[in-house]
Amino acid sequence: MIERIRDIFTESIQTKIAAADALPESIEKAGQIMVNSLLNGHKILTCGNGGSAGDAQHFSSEMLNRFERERPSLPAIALTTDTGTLTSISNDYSYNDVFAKQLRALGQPGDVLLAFSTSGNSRNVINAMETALSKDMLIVSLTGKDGGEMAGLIGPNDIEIRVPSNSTARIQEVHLVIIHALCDFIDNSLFGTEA
Ligand SMILES: O=C(CO)[C@@H](O)[C@H](O)[C@H](O)[C@H](O)COP(=O)(O)O
Ligand SMILES: [Zn+2]
Repeated sequence: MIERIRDIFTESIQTKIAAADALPESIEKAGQIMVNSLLNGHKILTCGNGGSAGDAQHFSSEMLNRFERERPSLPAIALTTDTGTLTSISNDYSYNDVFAKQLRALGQPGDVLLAFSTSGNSRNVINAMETALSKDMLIVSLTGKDGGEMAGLIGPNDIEIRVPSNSTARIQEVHLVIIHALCDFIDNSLFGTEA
Protein backbone atom coordinates (compact mmCIF):
# COMPACT_ATOMS: atom_id res chain seq x y z
CA MET A 1 0.00 0.00 0.00
CA ILE A 2 2.86 2.39 0.75
CA GLU A 3 4.07 1.86 -2.82
CA ARG A 4 0.58 2.63 -4.20
CA ILE A 5 0.47 5.83 -2.19
CA ARG A 6 3.90 6.87 -3.46
CA ASP A 7 2.78 6.10 -7.03
CA ILE A 8 -0.20 8.45 -6.68
CA PHE A 9 2.14 11.31 -5.74
CA THR A 10 4.54 10.43 -8.56
CA GLU A 11 1.78 10.26 -11.17
CA SER A 12 0.30 13.54 -9.95
CA ILE A 13 3.70 15.25 -10.18
CA GLN A 14 4.36 13.81 -13.64
CA THR A 15 0.95 14.95 -14.90
CA LYS A 16 1.64 18.43 -13.56
CA ILE A 17 5.05 18.52 -15.30
CA ALA A 18 3.41 17.51 -18.60
CA ALA A 19 0.71 20.16 -18.06
CA ALA A 20 3.33 22.84 -17.28
CA ASP A 21 4.78 22.12 -20.72
CA ALA A 22 1.52 21.93 -22.67
CA LEU A 23 -0.90 24.39 -21.10
CA PRO A 24 0.53 27.85 -20.23
CA GLU A 25 -0.59 29.48 -23.53
CA SER A 26 -4.14 28.15 -23.17
CA ILE A 27 -4.28 29.26 -19.53
CA GLU A 28 -3.04 32.72 -20.51
CA LYS A 29 -5.76 32.97 -23.19
CA ALA A 30 -8.39 31.83 -20.68
CA GLY A 31 -7.17 34.41 -18.15
CA GLN A 32 -7.35 37.13 -20.80
CA ILE A 33 -10.92 36.14 -21.72
CA MET A 34 -11.90 36.39 -18.04
CA VAL A 35 -10.10 39.69 -17.43
CA ASN A 36 -11.68 41.31 -20.53
CA SER A 37 -15.11 40.12 -19.45
CA LEU A 38 -14.67 41.43 -15.89
CA LEU A 39 -13.33 44.78 -17.14
CA ASN A 40 -16.48 45.09 -19.26
CA GLY A 41 -18.72 44.61 -16.23
CA HIS A 42 -19.53 40.93 -16.82
CA LYS A 43 -19.28 37.89 -14.54
CA ILE A 44 -18.08 34.29 -14.48
CA LEU A 45 -20.48 31.35 -14.00
CA THR A 46 -19.07 27.93 -13.13
CA CYS A 47 -20.33 24.33 -13.26
CA GLY A 48 -19.25 20.69 -13.02
CA ASN A 49 -20.16 17.39 -11.34
CA GLY A 50 -18.66 15.63 -8.29
CA GLY A 51 -15.09 16.74 -7.74
CA SER A 52 -15.59 19.24 -10.55
CA ALA A 53 -18.54 20.78 -8.65
CA GLY A 54 -16.04 21.37 -5.85
CA ASP A 55 -13.68 22.95 -8.37
CA ALA A 56 -16.46 25.21 -9.67
CA GLN A 57 -17.15 26.42 -6.13
CA HIS A 58 -13.46 26.71 -5.27
CA PHE A 59 -12.98 29.16 -8.15
CA SER A 60 -16.11 31.20 -7.43
CA SER A 61 -15.14 31.55 -3.74
CA GLU A 62 -11.73 32.87 -4.67
CA MET A 63 -13.40 35.42 -6.92
CA LEU A 64 -16.12 36.50 -4.50
CA ASN A 65 -13.93 36.51 -1.41
CA ARG A 66 -10.20 36.62 -2.15
CA PHE A 67 -7.26 34.69 -3.52
CA GLU A 68 -3.83 35.68 -2.17
CA ARG A 69 -4.14 39.42 -1.62
CA GLU A 70 -6.52 42.13 -0.46
CA ARG A 71 -8.65 43.29 -3.37
CA PRO A 72 -12.28 44.04 -4.16
CA SER A 73 -14.72 41.13 -4.57
CA LEU A 74 -15.08 39.91 -8.13
CA PRO A 75 -18.39 38.65 -9.61
CA ALA A 76 -18.80 34.88 -9.97
CA ILE A 77 -21.64 32.39 -9.47
CA ALA A 78 -21.29 28.62 -8.96
CA LEU A 79 -24.31 26.89 -10.52
CA THR A 80 -23.69 23.83 -8.30
CA THR A 81 -24.78 25.10 -4.89
CA ASP A 82 -28.54 25.75 -4.63
CA THR A 83 -30.06 22.40 -3.63
CA GLY A 84 -33.63 23.68 -3.99
CA THR A 85 -32.98 24.68 -7.58
CA LEU A 86 -30.87 21.62 -8.40
CA THR A 87 -33.42 19.15 -7.00
CA SER A 88 -36.45 20.81 -8.56
CA ILE A 89 -34.93 21.06 -12.04
CA SER A 90 -33.83 17.40 -11.78
CA ASN A 91 -37.23 16.36 -10.46
CA ASP A 92 -39.41 18.31 -12.89
CA TYR A 93 -37.23 18.18 -16.00
CA SER A 94 -33.91 16.34 -16.03
CA TYR A 95 -30.56 16.36 -14.29
CA ASN A 96 -29.18 17.19 -17.73
CA ASP A 97 -30.81 20.64 -17.43
CA VAL A 98 -29.59 21.67 -13.95
CA PHE A 99 -26.93 24.08 -15.20
CA ALA A 100 -28.48 25.14 -18.53
CA LYS A 101 -31.77 26.22 -16.95
CA GLN A 102 -29.99 28.40 -14.35
CA LEU A 103 -27.78 29.82 -17.08
CA ARG A 104 -30.80 30.81 -19.17
CA ALA A 105 -31.85 33.08 -16.28
CA LEU A 106 -28.48 34.26 -14.97
CA GLY A 107 -26.18 34.33 -18.00
CA GLN A 108 -25.78 37.54 -20.00
CA PRO A 109 -23.98 38.13 -23.31
CA GLY A 110 -20.32 38.74 -22.51
CA ASP A 111 -20.35 36.63 -19.33
CA VAL A 112 -17.93 33.69 -19.14
CA LEU A 113 -18.98 30.07 -18.51
CA LEU A 114 -16.19 28.17 -16.75
CA ALA A 115 -17.09 24.53 -17.42
CA PHE A 116 -15.31 21.62 -15.71
CA SER A 117 -15.43 18.00 -16.89
CA THR A 118 -12.56 15.51 -16.84
CA SER A 119 -14.19 13.41 -19.59
CA GLY A 120 -15.74 16.27 -21.54
CA ASN A 121 -18.86 14.12 -21.72
CA SER A 122 -21.07 15.25 -18.81
CA ARG A 123 -24.42 15.98 -20.45
CA ASN A 124 -25.45 18.76 -18.05
CA VAL A 125 -22.15 20.58 -18.66
CA ILE A 126 -22.50 20.12 -22.44
CA ASN A 127 -26.05 21.54 -22.27
CA ALA A 128 -24.73 24.53 -20.29
CA MET A 129 -22.12 25.13 -23.01
CA GLU A 130 -24.82 25.03 -25.70
CA THR A 131 -26.86 27.55 -23.72
CA ALA A 132 -23.80 29.77 -23.27
CA LEU A 133 -23.16 29.71 -27.02
CA SER A 134 -26.78 30.62 -27.74
CA LYS A 135 -26.51 33.60 -25.36
CA ASP A 136 -23.26 34.98 -26.82
CA MET A 137 -21.37 34.15 -23.67
CA LEU A 138 -17.71 33.13 -23.74
CA ILE A 139 -16.57 29.67 -22.68
CA VAL A 140 -13.50 28.46 -20.83
CA SER A 141 -13.62 24.67 -20.52
CA LEU A 142 -11.32 22.57 -18.35
CA THR A 143 -11.25 19.00 -19.62
CA GLY A 144 -8.97 15.92 -19.91
CA LYS A 145 -8.79 12.58 -21.73
CA ASP A 146 -9.76 13.24 -25.39
CA GLY A 147 -11.88 16.31 -24.55
CA GLY A 148 -15.07 14.34 -25.23
CA GLU A 149 -18.06 16.05 -26.79
CA MET A 150 -17.11 19.35 -25.14
CA ALA A 151 -14.04 19.62 -27.38
CA GLY A 152 -16.26 20.16 -30.42
CA LEU A 153 -18.33 22.89 -28.79
CA ILE A 154 -15.65 25.54 -28.43
CA GLY A 155 -16.06 28.66 -30.61
CA PRO A 156 -13.20 30.75 -32.05
CA ASN A 157 -13.32 33.18 -29.09
CA ASP A 158 -13.43 30.41 -26.48
CA ILE A 159 -10.73 28.16 -25.09
CA GLU A 160 -10.48 24.55 -23.96
CA ILE A 161 -7.72 23.71 -21.48
CA ARG A 162 -7.25 19.94 -21.78
CA VAL A 163 -5.08 18.18 -19.21
CA PRO A 164 -2.87 15.51 -20.85
CA SER A 165 -4.03 12.51 -18.78
CA ASN A 166 -6.64 9.72 -18.86
CA SER A 167 -7.12 9.52 -15.09
CA THR A 168 -10.07 11.47 -13.65
CA ALA A 169 -8.29 11.98 -10.33
CA ARG A 170 -5.01 13.19 -11.88
CA ILE A 171 -6.93 15.52 -14.22
CA GLN A 172 -8.81 17.00 -11.26
CA GLU A 173 -5.53 17.59 -9.43
CA VAL A 174 -4.23 19.60 -12.37
CA HIS A 175 -7.55 21.46 -12.72
CA LEU A 176 -6.94 22.82 -9.22
CA VAL A 177 -3.52 24.15 -10.23
CA ILE A 178 -5.13 25.77 -13.29
CA ILE A 179 -7.80 27.41 -11.09
CA HIS A 180 -5.05 28.98 -8.99
CA ALA A 181 -3.09 30.05 -12.09
CA LEU A 182 -6.25 31.76 -13.41
CA CYS A 183 -6.84 33.54 -10.08
CA ASP A 184 -3.21 34.70 -10.07
CA PHE A 185 -3.56 35.93 -13.68
CA ILE A 186 -6.77 37.81 -12.89
CA ASP A 187 -5.42 39.47 -9.74
CA ASN A 188 -2.14 40.50 -11.35
CA SER A 189 -3.87 41.80 -14.48
CA LEU A 190 -6.54 43.79 -12.64
CA PHE A 191 -4.66 44.99 -9.57
CA GLY A 192 -0.97 45.15 -10.58
CA THR A 193 1.82 42.62 -10.63
CA GLU A 194 3.06 41.24 -7.32
CA ALA A 195 6.19 39.19 -6.74
O1 LIG B 1 -14.17 13.30 -7.90
C1 LIG B 1 -14.46 12.33 -8.55
C2 LIG B 1 -13.42 11.38 -8.99
O2 LIG B 1 -12.14 11.82 -8.57
C3 LIG B 1 -15.89 12.04 -8.95
O3 LIG B 1 -16.78 12.61 -8.00
C4 LIG B 1 -16.18 12.65 -10.33
O4 LIG B 1 -16.05 14.04 -10.26
C5 LIG B 1 -17.59 12.26 -10.79
O5 LIG B 1 -17.62 10.89 -11.08
C6 LIG B 1 -18.08 13.07 -12.01
O6 LIG B 1 -19.43 12.76 -12.26
C7 LIG B 1 -17.23 12.86 -13.27
O7 LIG B 1 -17.70 13.76 -14.28
P1 LIG B 1 -16.74 14.32 -15.43
O8 LIG B 1 -15.45 14.78 -14.83
O9 LIG B 1 -16.55 13.21 -16.43
O10 LIG B 1 -17.54 15.46 -16.03
ZN1 LIG C 1 -12.03 13.27 -6.98
